[in-house]
Amino acid sequence: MGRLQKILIPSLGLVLAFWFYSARDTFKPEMLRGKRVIVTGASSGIGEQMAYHLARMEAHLLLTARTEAKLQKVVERCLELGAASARYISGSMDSPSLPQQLLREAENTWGGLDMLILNHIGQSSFTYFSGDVEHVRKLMETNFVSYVALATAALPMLKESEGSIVVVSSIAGRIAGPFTAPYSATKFALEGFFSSLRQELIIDKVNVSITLCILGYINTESAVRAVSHVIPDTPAPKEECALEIIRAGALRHRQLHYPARAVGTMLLIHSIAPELFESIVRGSYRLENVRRT
Ligand SMILES: NC(=O)C1=CN([C@@H]2O[C@H](COP(=O)(O)OP(=O)(O)OC[C@H]3O[C@@H](n4cnc5c(N)ncnc54)[C@H](OP(=O)(O)O)[C@@H]3O)[C@@H](O)[C@H]2O)C=CC1
Ligand SMILES: CC(C)CCC[C@@H](C)[C@H]1CC[C@H]2[C@@H]3C(=O)C=C4C[C@@H](O)CC[C@]4(C)[C@H]3CC[C@]12C
Repeated sequence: MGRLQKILIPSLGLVLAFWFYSARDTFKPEMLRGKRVIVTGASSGIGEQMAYHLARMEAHLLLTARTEAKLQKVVERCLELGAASARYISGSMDSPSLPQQLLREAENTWGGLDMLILNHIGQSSFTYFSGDVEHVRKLMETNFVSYVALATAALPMLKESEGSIVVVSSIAGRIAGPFTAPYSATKFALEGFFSSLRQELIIDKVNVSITLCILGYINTESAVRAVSHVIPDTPAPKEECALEIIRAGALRHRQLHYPARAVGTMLLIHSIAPELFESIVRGSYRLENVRRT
């Protein structure tokens, strides 16, 4: 009996704990069935692909971006793919009224919200900082302040549903490389804000998860157009990236690294030898191809 207590019972505990945590980590597409989801920046790139995955999972969708013609097509495709419902509101996230308008639409049509996916970014070029302070101010508004405004407006409904906020960020929001100064600043800001907010929700025992997605280079049209003449790497697929973001959000993970190995390796090397890492990055760029504006 003594031996049983000393060895068997703790082993059983370990097996149970392993089972519990691995079960918690199992993603099933049905987790999204009938869920009410807002996706921003859904007219192209990763946001568009997230909309298609969510449609196949039979979620209710409210999509947003500036270009109405593109959103119309994405909504049509979502309905073909099996979305429980799909609608859009077009507008620019540098307008302070859009976040409220979107959340009002969710409240009026669904009476609640389960997941808010913050993904849009304003236009920024991959080049030397030109000194354009107004561009930095505007990009902060589009890439950062609007995320705060959307999360703020969504929180009452997310508290009610014990839902999730998913924030799409970048390795450039963890480690700054050259030619992305304004963009990097907006992504660093996101991590500061949402990591602090996550802890306040825990203190207040509010069961709303916040997932921060740290992405590497992804093969969206705009990213490839912006950097392929400077960065020789092969970008990761946007379709898989979109699915991983949804999966991490549904499993209420604190963080996603995608592609996992590349992002994990970069973060590790940078934490051990930052200057060496930065010089390797600079050395890998085709600097002669950087367009000066
Ligand atoms: N692709 C990559 O290599 C990487 C991407 N990421 C992150 O992934 C996310 C998606 O990127 P990606 O898919 O490449 O980007 P895209 O450029 O393909 O898509 C951006 C989306 O945002 C919308 N958008 C642009 N400006 C505004 C605005 N002012 N107001 C509202 N919506 C706007 C665009 O639509 P419209 O023009 O119609 O408004 C579009 O739907 C971003 O958060 C980005 O930082 C992170 C790391 C790497
Ligand atoms: C730690 C890093 C310095 C390592 C380099 C990794 C490089 C190759 C990766 C990591 C993050 C990537 C950028 C990104 O996040 C989003 C955008 C916005 C888009 O509109 C235009 C492209 C751009 C600038 C990406 C360019 C390529 C970047 C710098």
